[in-house]
Amino acid sequence: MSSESTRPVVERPIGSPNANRTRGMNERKDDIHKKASLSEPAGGTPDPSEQDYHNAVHRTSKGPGGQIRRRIHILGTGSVGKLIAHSLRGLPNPPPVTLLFHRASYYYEWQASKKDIKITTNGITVSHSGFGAEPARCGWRRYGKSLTIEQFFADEAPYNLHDDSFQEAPFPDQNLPDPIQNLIVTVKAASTVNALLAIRPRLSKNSSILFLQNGMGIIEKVNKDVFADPTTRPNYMLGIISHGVSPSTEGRFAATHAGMGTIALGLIPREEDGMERWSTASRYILRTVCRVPVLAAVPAAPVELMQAQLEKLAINAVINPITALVDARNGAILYTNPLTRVIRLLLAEISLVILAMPELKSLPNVATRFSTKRLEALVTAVAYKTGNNVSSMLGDVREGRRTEIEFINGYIVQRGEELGITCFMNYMMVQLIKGKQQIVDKERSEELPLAKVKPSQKII
Ligand SMILES: CC(C)(CO)[C@@H](O)C(=O)[O-]
Repeated sequence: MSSESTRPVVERPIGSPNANRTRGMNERKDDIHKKASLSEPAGGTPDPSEQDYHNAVHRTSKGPGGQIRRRIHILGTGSVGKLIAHSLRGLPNPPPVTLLFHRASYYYEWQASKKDIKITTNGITVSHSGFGAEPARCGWRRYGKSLTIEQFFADEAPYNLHDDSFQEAPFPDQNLPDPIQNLIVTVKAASTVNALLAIRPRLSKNSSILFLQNGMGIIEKVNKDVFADPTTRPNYMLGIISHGVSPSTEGRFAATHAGMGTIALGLIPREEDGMERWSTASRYILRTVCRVPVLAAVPAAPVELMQAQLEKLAINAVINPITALVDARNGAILYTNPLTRVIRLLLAEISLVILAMPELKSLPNVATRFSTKRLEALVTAVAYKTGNNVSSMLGDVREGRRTEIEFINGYIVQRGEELGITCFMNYMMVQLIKGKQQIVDKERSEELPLAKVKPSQKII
């Protein structure tokens, strides 16, 4: 650890105007907010090659993969999935959009609903319809254990209210043969492998998958567990999203777009040759998402994407576990001396790991961009902007769902291990969140079980 990371001297809590004076920056709060914009590298002017990059991805010629299919499939109907689906259908001449449900209960709820998605922005709710919907079941499970369909229905054990299988009934047709060319994945990091396994037969080298998720290390897991052969795997794209979207009280298929943000969007070069190849599907996804005004999506080169992803990781590694542990909204981490100490120690460790990453070594300006001070300014800006939001991790913990901690602070710990840096602070966060998750699980499993209900029976 550097001397900076072990220095526990904290004069002012982050977010307090005086904290800025302490650092000699002499800036107002909203100046920090503006300067710490996620889309701008610290202290740098845009690289002129960015323009060439932009021109390259907007070429009109067709890449490998042949004919363009306009339909976009969206895997995951959480808040981000709903925002993307809704905004795509709001376009003039919208592309056909299919929602892929990996939970039967949600699929049946959708079928029984008005089949529209509502997004509320500044108190105004807009509804869009015309979506396709398909089930994408991730296997049969009870108490987390994989079962065959026969085992699933042979078991006479009572259902637990909070066990996923209780809510699930068989899907009508699990063998939809239609290939998927354009896929946007918005499921949580921990569910990605299972969700993709459910539709793997429909994906090929001609498909493109845009990953729009929190956390890092997900694609490595997908490569290992879903598309092991690098020569036949689909093309991957990555989107770093800074929009604030949260669940809405208006129902399962509604969300609130509370914080306007951006999406940095680009390709992940193919592993077999490290080439950045724009397939027909990738080009189509990029152009379609970039034509949605509300998403404010901009193309980014892989090297810029990686840095934007690391910035987002640092923000999530602070706001998500702390808000989940203290059970408070994002704004609560500001103006609180003891939490400021935790934040600074966490960020010092994160900065140390990021700056040691070999993939960043040859890039200019990284020492400033990933300094503890700059990361702190980013965290402060996002905590201000999303002050009233319940972070996704707090939402997961409250609901007894698996969190993304392994892909956020866990990723820092793992990269630190590879680089010879022991990340005590991040390791502790991982363990505390897992501990909290287990306590919630235990409390829920101690609730009274319900009598078994046959899937065909209606639950009133
Ligand atoms: C940045 C963030 C913490 C804001 O709520 C969000 O990414 C989340 O909730 O995970």
